[in-house]
Amino acid sequence: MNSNLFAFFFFVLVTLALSLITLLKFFLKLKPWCNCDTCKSYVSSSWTSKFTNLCDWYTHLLQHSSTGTIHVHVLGNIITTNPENVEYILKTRFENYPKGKPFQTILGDLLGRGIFNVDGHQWKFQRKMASLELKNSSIKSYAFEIVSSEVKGRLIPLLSSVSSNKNQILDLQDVFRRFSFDNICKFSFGFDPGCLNLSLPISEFALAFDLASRFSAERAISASPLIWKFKRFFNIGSERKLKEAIKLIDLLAEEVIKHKRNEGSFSTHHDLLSRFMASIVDDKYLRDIIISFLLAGRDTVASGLTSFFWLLANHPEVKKSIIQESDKIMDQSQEIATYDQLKQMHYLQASVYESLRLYPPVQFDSKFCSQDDVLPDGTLIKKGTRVTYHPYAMGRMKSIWGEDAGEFKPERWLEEGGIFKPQSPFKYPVFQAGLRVCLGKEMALVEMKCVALSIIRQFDLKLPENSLNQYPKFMPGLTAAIRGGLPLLVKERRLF
Ligand code: HEM
Repeated sequence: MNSNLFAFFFFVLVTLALSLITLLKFFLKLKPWCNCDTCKSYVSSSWTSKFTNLCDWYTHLLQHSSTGTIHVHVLGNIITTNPENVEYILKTRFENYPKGKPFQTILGDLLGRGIFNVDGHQWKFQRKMASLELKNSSIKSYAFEIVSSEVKGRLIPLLSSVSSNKNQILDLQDVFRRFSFDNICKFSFGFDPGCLNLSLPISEFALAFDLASRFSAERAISASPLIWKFKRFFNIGSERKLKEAIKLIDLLAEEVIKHKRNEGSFSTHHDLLSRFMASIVDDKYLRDIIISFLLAGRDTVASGLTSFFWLLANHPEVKKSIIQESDKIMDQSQEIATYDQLKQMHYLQASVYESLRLYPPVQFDSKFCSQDDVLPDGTLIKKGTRVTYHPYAMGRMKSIWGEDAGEFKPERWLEEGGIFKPQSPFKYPVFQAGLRVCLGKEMALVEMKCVALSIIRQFDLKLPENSLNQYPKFMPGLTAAIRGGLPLLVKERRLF
């Protein structure tokens, strides 16, 4: 046998042996033979006969667990709603619960070495740089300027044009996704994709970004990582589409970075990319950092706004109180509140927090345990186990929020005199908590309040008859999105 052929067979044998060992390790860890009720129900999907969403079924199981923690053996996943456990994972033993390799591999092609997808030194470096930038008051006012000009120049005119047509229905989820994409691109790149123009097809870049996030999320829910790795190796199906979408994103990022380099004088530009360019010379690294921000800030805000308007459509009394509060602070003719005025609106803030409590954009978030450990509630965690905290279920726990946990009541966030009173972030990890708490929290809240208030003051949005009393059904993905969108009837308030 010639030596090349021998080398080839040797390579194939070693690859096969390694794949078999990986497969065996994978099955041993996941316990696919588990016969407990939860695992049987998961594998047979029988939970779908009683629950609309997987997160609702998990919530039910967690509510009935004495510790507020469950173990889904077939997934090798320990899920908790216990605030003490959450504090332990995200703060006390932070080093023992990194993002871990499995998710880094899943999101690696899209996010590379961006902040969202790294641990250790790379994370510390980006975290320090990004938090210095985001705390800067000039970037805060830059972010607010972008939001208010997009609201004034695009969002309000769009809703006005729709409301002038009788019985016109608008998918608000789609509008918010376009809106937040324009915003985060302007903020991160200083580039305006102009998505909030419904007469134009959504930009190629936004489409590529949508596809890349969707196919990356699909990797996370595939029965075994070997499936998507196989498809990636042979460049077929969803993996081929993912590769094409990422290629387009890379091309655009390259163009923007090149353009900025040619322009020079980064210090005079406010966008995040220009700020990072002043201290980073590696273009691939810059691309990764900025793409992480795009992912972090786009769908989350759109998701939060969509659920908020779904709740308001079902709770007109909350909408009325928001308008009453704003009338005391703003002029009658004022279209958009100022940054300082928004800060004075405690009821508005409470309503947004309450909406995020029941419908957190990031419904669950997982870490991987590095060394064997025991959680404060006594749960044993073996090295390599996936540990998930579940903000969606936490928002519905009577043990955390009391008997009325399932109700939409902004008042629970207000103390005497109507002043907003925050809760422990470990009870409410909607923005995560501890050392990796969301860096865009303040920005996101200001954006949500500004958009919501501008719409509420000028328009009345109603659910069409056929969607009344329908509970949202979520699509699988990294961020919560309602299947079928949020179709609402739009009318200008003065026309009512
Ligand atoms: C309602 C809106 C938002 C919600 C609910 C939210 C929630 C979260 C959550 C749960 C995480 C932790 C994710 C993980 O580690 O797996 C996170 C991280 C992060 N968020 Fe947000 N986010 C929002 C908006 C934003 C915005 C607008 C930006 C940017 C301008 C942003 C920037 C970031 C960054 C950079 C991280 C990574 C922090 C780190 O790993 O140290 N977020 N966010």
